[in-house]
Amino acid sequence: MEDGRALFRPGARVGLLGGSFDPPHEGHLHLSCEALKRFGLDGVVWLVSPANPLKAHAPAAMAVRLAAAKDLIDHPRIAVSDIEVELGTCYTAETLAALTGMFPQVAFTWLMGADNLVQFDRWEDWQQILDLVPVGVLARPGLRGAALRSRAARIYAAARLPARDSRALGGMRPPVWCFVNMPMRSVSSSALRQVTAGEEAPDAPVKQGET
Ligand SMILES: Nc1ncnc2c1ncn2[C@@H]1O[C@H](COP(=O)(O)OP(=O)(O)OP(=O)(O)O)[C@@H](O)[C@H]1O
Ligand SMILES: O=C(O)c1ccc[n+]([C@@H]2O[C@H](COP(=O)([O-])O)[C@@H](O)[C@H]2O)c1
Repeated sequence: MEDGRALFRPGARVGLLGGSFDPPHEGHLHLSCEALKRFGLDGVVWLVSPANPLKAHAPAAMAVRLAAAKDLIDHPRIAVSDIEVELGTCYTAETLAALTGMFPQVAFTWLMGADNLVQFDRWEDWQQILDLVPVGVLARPGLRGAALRSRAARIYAAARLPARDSRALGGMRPPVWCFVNMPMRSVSSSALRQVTAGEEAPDAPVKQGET
């Protein structure tokens, strides 16, 4: 695995997968491998976010999430970065404005699962994101219909690239977005957190008479 910034080479097509990664899991890897193939990308960088502005709970410490992501990734074209900490940004529009300014020769694509397209119109300056970089959306179990009916999808219907042309996405001028189906993976960070919390919960006290 490379350091995220090493993939920001002039002329490279780089997908950015923002997320809490609390914890990172096989679904993130699967999405990244599919995005490399389906959107014609040279690399994918996971942007581990300090905090999702729409999530109430605070995530685990950045160092813990970064280390877990590095442990999980075993792919030469997928890397992880904490650059949002350095930039002092938590809104994606701000992060992308900064990155496109700092690395004008890199062709960035914003990547996300279909769950994020459903609520994309609640993100800060979301239209700016679509105007700055191509957006690649990968179907997450059960969310295809809701994503394609979402407000953002309807408003930007004319900018939708058909899935059959998806490999061109990483080199296109925004606004353009593409929705592709991928084989299902139902894993999620919240489900994994529940399992861990269950394992860590103290055993229920044994009542007298029980064995
Ligand atoms: N199993 C999965 N299949 C496809 N995309 C996924 C999957 N899990 C996460 N993603 C996508 O990866 C990105 C980062 O996700 P995130 O770090 O929030 O993980 P999560 O599993 O969605 O977390 P949580 O369950 O806490 O919401 C998001 O764009 C999300 O849509
Ligand atoms: O910019 C926003 O308003 C915004 C609102 C919700 C989520 N995001 C970003 O979307 C990415 C996915 O977030 P999450 O927590 O669902 O993994 C992550 O990079 C967040 O910073 C961004």
